[in-house]
Amino acid sequence: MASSCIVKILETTEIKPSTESPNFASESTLPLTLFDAYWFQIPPVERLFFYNLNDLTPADFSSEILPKLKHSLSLTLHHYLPIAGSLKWPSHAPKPFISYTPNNGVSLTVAQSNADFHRLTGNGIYEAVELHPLIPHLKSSDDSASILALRITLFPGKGFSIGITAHHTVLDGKTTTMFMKSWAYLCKQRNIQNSHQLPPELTPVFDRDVIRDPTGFDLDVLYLNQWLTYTIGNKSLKVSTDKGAAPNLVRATVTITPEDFKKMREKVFSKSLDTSKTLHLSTFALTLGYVSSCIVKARGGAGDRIACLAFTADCRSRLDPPISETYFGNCNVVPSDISKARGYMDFENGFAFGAEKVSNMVKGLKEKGVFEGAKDRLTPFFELAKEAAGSVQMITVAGSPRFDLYETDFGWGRAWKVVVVSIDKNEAISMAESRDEKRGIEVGLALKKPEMERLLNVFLKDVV
Ligand SMILES: CC(C)(COP(=O)(O)OP(=O)(O)OC[C@H]1O[C@@H](n2cnc3c(N)ncnc32)[C@H](O)[C@@H]1OP(=O)(O)O)[C@@H](O)C(=O)NCCC(=O)NCCSC(=O)CC(=O)O
Repeated sequence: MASSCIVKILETTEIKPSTESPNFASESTLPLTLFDAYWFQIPPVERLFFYNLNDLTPADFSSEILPKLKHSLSLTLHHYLPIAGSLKWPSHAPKPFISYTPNNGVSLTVAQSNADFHRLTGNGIYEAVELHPLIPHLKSSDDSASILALRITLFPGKGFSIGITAHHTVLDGKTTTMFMKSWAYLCKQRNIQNSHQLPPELTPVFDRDVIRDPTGFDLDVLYLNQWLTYTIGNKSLKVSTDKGAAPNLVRATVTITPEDFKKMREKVFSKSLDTSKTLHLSTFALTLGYVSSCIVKARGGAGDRIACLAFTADCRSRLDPPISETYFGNCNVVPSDISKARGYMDFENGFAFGAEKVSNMVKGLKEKGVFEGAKDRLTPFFELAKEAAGSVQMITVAGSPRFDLYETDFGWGRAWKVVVVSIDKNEAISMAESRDEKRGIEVGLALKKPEMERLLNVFLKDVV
């Protein structure tokens, strides 16, 4: 494994929203909703988009690519003004809020790397920390945290990457990826000087009044208080630089094809623990059920540890009434299930066990609504955090196979590889549409090396 790679910072700058609009506000704030407050103190999401441009020279990069990316970023920020601002929690304020002014900008670093572009963008194993120099960091202090940071890295003769770090208390995956697509859209316009408008599907909606709390529990305050109880009163907005488990992990990508899904469905039906139920066997449910059983099996052990399975569900279309698909901010809930690991480890039934768990959780959202049990949604995570090391295996999902990330084309072709770097902090997995397989799903993994090798050795062999 090459760990002698050098990343040289070429430029550190701040990109401000373009001021070419009569509607440019002087200074504004946005409150956090209950959905935002849920994510308070959750580490930022780090994602990398790689673009493959053979023969890309430093001269072409700095004279053509970089100016276009910077200019279109400024135009994009004009549509997403809060992103250039920060999350604030002054001592006199009861709750944190988003603040932005015309003078705010997003931090952008430009770098050059001699790392092996093709290895880092391949599906095979490499060390998780190798991606870290390509990711920017949010600026933060006790009472303020930036919302987004960007790093563009040139790989001479290979291409470039765009690293994006997003504050989860402000942006969910839907909003972050919509921002990236908006930036790509404006960058790709041929006559960039004249193309400032975004199509409706990329135009963010900032109206906070659409988010209502039907529970009577004031969930925004409740979640913040639960966080403060958990962190023993830590109101600080300082973003942790803890790399979590990453230094001991390797990464790899696995892909599940439509043909695999067909066989997986048949297998779950034949093994289903309760065939009388109508299972929700979407490609998402099959993927998460299957990969969960693989990860738990790969860790091995006796099976009496706790396995906590959790994923994020987008609530924009699930609220009553539904809200705009382009609503800006968090709008999601996290269903979770706590079981003994042995359920997933059973050689014959582990996969069906996992798929049924996911199926039940997705169906639960439909049958019971997204606010069922809302006041206790954070509690299991805080309780599990108190358990002894090694006695809990968490399986959570970043990203979604609905984000169409590979179509994020800035004008130099679709993305060559997209990875969620931050899955390496807590052994989460990531999901995206497959780059190569139409209607396939690719899963990003970050595991200890022996576990990764065990998993890759058997992956899909038991269903195909
Ligand atoms: C809860 C879910 C995961 C469950 O997904 P499922 O696919 O099992 O179930 P479903 O009812 O949504 O969909 C059933 C079938 O209809 C298809 N389908 C439904 N709606 C669709 C849409 N809008 N676009 C494309 N396909 C759609 C599904 O692909 C699936 O078919 P088929 O079986 O053929 O596929 C999902 O509904 C959801 O909310 N996804 C978004 C999750 C999300 O936002 N994650 C990001 C978290 S933030 C984060 O992690 C940070 C970050 O990313 O930055």
